[in-house]
Amino acid sequence: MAVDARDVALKIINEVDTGGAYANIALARELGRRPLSDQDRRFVTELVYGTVKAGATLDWLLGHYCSRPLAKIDPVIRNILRMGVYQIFFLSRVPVSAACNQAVELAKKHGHAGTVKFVNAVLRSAARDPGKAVYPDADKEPARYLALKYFHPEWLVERWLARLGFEACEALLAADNATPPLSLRTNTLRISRDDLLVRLADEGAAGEPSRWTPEGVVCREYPALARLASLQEGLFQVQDESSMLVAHVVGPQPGEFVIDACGAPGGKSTHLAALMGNRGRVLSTDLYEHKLKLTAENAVRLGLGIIETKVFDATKLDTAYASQADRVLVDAPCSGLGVLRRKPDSRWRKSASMLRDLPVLQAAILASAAACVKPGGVLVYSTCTTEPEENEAVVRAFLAGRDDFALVSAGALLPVPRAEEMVQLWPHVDGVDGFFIARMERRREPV
Ligand SMILES: C[S@@+](CC[C@H](N)C(=O)[O-])C[C@H]1O[C@@H](n2cnc3c(N)ncnc32)[C@H](O)[C@@H]1O
Repeated sequence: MAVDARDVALKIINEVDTGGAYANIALARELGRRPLSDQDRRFVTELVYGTVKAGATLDWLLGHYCSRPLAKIDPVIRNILRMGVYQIFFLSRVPVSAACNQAVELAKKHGHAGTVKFVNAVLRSAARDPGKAVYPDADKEPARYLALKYFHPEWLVERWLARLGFEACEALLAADNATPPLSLRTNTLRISRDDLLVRLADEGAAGEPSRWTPEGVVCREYPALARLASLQEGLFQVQDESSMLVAHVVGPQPGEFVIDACGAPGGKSTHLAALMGNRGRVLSTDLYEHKLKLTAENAVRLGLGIIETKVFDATKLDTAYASQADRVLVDAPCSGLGVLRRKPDSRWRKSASMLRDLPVLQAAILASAAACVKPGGVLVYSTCTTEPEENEAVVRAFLAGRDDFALVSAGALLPVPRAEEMVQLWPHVDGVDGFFIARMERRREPV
């Protein structure tokens, strides 16, 4: 493996570590710029995602071999060490000697004689004696053990451990670390799912029908998305299976006026429009113009003319649309704790304070969105988190304050019905992104 692939990986890891870059975005940009072989692209991806995801565990491992505090080491050198230790401990197909040698080469390029010696000494000592780093006892320190073993922040593991117990918590953490399949939603206005599967196979993507939704396709082997002409032709939208369930629970009908209050980048707005047969009106609002541009682009690519995008603060939606919509969807801004498997760095950006702050915003958006629902209309609240403070608690608090809305079963409206009134999906149980969906209906008559 040429040093160049590791150098690209190092550049991205550095940007994530010191510049606050998102790993997936920086990776896509850097891979787009360079003529790397497919093998090198896969290696860079594995190295970046693995090193970023294993963050705190790598620092803990390094602490056993390096006497200097990591915070005092030059960031580039620190990240060379992290990449090296990731390969030594977690990439068994890379020979440890290669991991050490290439790290030393990187240190020569980015450091000086002293740092070269330092990197060499730390990594060779880790390679010689990997058993020196002993994980905490799972019985005595379960949260610390799971956090280090499965690369998650300890505060989050403590929370899930208390709620789910050891076994389920461990299964959830493992599911967060597994690579999710690519999941696509057929644009049923242009092609049937069966025909899309044939078309994808012709393009080198091995897909199978989703067991969750009638328009879903799951691909485990596929080329780079940019190489799929079927994407450019608007034959599908990339969307997780659990996210596809939301529009089914909204259940929009042709000719209706539907508001998607937090709509960008348009995964659900475009699904709603497709379910309406591209007849009626979907107003997709969001706080950010640049995100709404993506909604508009998706709508054009998929051939959906009924979607209108508008910058709007959803906490004030009722100032313009009171009692006007047949259905309103609130796919609320949330902690995203159900979708950690999608973005390797995201787990390190979360904090317990989000679970105190976000429900306040979620409640304000839900209240304003509710006021836009016509009597007899539908209000759906969804998130991509698993946390009750952002889910059931927001819905219950909303309903407690008013008797003009009633909770109805979201589970009964899923393509494959479930018993729960409010649906909570989990990566380790359901094999899809963690998602929450609740449906309420506004009574026709004041009570
Ligand atoms: C979970 S994402 C929505 C995803 C989208 N429904 C989809 O399926 O593609 C939440 C969105 O809420 C937006 N948002 C955050 N605060 C908002 C507010 N006060 N008003 C409107 N949108 C807001 C964010 O910009 C983000 O795009």
